Amino acid sequence: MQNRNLKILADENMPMVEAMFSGFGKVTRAPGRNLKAEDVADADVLLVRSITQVNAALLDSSSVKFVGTATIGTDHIDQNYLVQNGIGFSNAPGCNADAVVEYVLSCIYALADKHGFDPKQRTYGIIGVGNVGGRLEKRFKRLGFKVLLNDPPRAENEEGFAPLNELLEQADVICLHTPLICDGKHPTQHLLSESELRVLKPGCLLINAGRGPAIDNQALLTVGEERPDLLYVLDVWEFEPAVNRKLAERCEIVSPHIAGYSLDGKIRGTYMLLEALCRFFNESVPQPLANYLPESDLSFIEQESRTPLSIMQLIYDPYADDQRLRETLGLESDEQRKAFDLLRKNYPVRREFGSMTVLPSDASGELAALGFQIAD
Ligand SMILES: NC(=O)c1ccc[n+]([C@@H]2O[C@H](COP(=O)([O-])OP(=O)(O)OC[C@H]3O[C@@H](n4cnc5c(N)ncnc54)[C@H](O)[C@@H]3O)[C@@H](O)[C@H]2O)c1
Ligand SMILES: O=C(O)[C@H](O)[C@H](O)COP(=O)(O)O
Repeated sequence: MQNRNLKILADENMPMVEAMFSGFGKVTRAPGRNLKAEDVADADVLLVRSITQVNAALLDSSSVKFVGTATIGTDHIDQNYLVQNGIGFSNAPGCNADAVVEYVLSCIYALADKHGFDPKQRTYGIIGVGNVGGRLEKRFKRLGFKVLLNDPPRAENEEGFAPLNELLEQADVICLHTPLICDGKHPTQHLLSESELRVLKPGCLLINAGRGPAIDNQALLTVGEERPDLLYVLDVWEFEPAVNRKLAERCEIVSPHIAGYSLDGKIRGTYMLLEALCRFFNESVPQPLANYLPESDLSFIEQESRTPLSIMQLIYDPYADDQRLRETLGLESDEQRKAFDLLRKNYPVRREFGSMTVLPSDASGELAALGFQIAD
């Protein structure tokens, strides 16, 4: 890699930027939530997360030539502005998709245990079947679950998709994985509002780990107060970092937008930006991704008499995130918003199921379908 003496400004919560990018120049860190034009004025490369709005107001007076976001979502980036101003851009498609899938599976298994239902006997609905939704579909199918899919943009050219209302009326578990799109032919802002929520099946479990505004949060609370049978899991919130306290209290599991926060997913996100910057300068990537991923502390699990749920909980227990967020709900609003960001900043190390090997047992088939490796 050629040292180009670039000034690289990166979000403070992006792992391994120094290890991956310092060959290109000097890396400086900054908190992303309130990044200002003066902070980026002399940067050549800007590396952000989803909490930084990248637009004319931020970049007009800067020398930035390349913007990378270590995220799947791009709703915080004015991509037209970047194209019009010849600024290179990349996001990190799919980087943390497996982490989101594992968040969803962990919540479903935990709630099946709490409410005494068998996950295999439910019908699953996935809204938005891209990188995340598509991988979730594969794992559900490997587990033998019945799955309905809704994705109008894909349905324009492909078979196998259901209309939204059909999915809402038939699914016992609904998982939202759409991007935030506010205009055009298939907007997702308030995709689910009162009329859609009212048709949900009795006892339906609704999980949003996509973007908060895809569900009208006031409508979710209104319908939730009328229908105690509905179970809600929210990782994302309409007005993040603010959390609607009443809505959170109505939810089964809440978290501060961390569904994708596996260490693997975050490092993969940074690495995908390195690959993109190398492409931008026509250079080859100096090291493979595997060189940056640390060994897992818990790489080998003794099966003994553990259930699939208890094995999943060794790696990820959604109730730990739930408890941490609930502890902040009584704070005054400014403090609550800061606490939301702090929970994300200080997020504990979480690995993906695929980094774990489990000894063979009667549950091997289910564990393999969930994403674990099974020892020979
Ligand atoms: N909670 C988290 O931590 C977390 C982590 C990663 C991604 N996300 C969010 O999840 C979103 C999806 O991620 P992805 O990697 O699957 O993105 P993707 O772009 O691969 O897939 C999105 C899918 O949604 C479909 N879609 C678009 N409009 C739709 C509509 N109106 N109704 C139904 N489907 C629609 C698209 O056709 C596409 O297939 C991201 O944009 C991001 O906002 C959240
Ligand atoms: O779009 C994404 O990839 C996710 O929402 C991502 O996990 C958001 O995390 P952030 O960039 O806000 O740290």
